[in-house]
Amino acid sequence: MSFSRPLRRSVSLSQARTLRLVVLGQGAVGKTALTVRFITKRFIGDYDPTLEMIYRHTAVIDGEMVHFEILDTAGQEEDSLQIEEKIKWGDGFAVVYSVTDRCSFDEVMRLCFLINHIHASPKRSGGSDQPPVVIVGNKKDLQFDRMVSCEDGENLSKALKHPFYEISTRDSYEETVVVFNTLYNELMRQGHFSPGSFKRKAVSKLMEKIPKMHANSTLNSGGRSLSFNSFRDYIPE
Ligand SMILES: Nc1nc2c(ncn2[C@@H]2O[C@H](COP(=O)(O)OP(=O)(O)OP(=O)(O)O)[C@@H](O)[C@H]2O)c(=O)[nH]1
Repeated sequence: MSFSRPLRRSVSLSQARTLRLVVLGQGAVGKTALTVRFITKRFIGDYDPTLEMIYRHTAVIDGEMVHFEILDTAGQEEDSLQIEEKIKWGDGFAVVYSVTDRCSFDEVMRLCFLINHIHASPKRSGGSDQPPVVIVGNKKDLQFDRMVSCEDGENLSKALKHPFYEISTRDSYEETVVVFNTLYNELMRQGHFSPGSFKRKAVSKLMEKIPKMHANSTLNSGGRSLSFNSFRDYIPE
């Protein structure tokens, strides 16, 4: 009698990649909910207004081990220098608005221009001088409170040439995965992980300015673990 062995996909540990993603958008659009949903699969209804936080999460995508470092920004930015630092830190960006909040939609264009302005570089590989950005219209489950149509989102996406997803973080874990996987795929396409790329140099310069303090915590959630730092206390590895 022969037993067939289950097929196992090999996971490449040696080539583990680290992606630095930044979640931007106005207050209360669901940035923390989106990030935590992606990492823990759970929708947690209420959070304190975000203190900026870096969440670490490891996932296997297409057989590749991928380390995510996700900076969940505070909705209320204190000044433009601070937001600039965070944008410089990131490899890819999710710019989130709520379909129930017109102001948050209007803010998307400003943030996208800021990202492109800060990251525009002729040295960027993959034939693109723009970092990956995904526009996310969150809270689509709140149909009766909707102030931004899906068409508005699609038109903005066409104008800015960034992918767009309308999602409900509350109702769908899968929709949150699509957001982060899109950023991963686009960074892969751009060949953005080569050693010594312009990005890493820019980041190390930036990090010199940030005070070196340890502030690590670990949150266990649904059998998974994630660690997080305050952006201010971030220490490059
Ligand atoms: N109905 C619904 N509520 C959501 C959804 N996503 C987030 N929320 C709620 O929206 C509120 C704000 O969510 P947060 O994740 O704290 O928003 P944030 O953008 O991180 O807010 P700041 O920390 O102030 O920047 C919370 O009450 C969430 O439960 C969603 O998809 N549907």
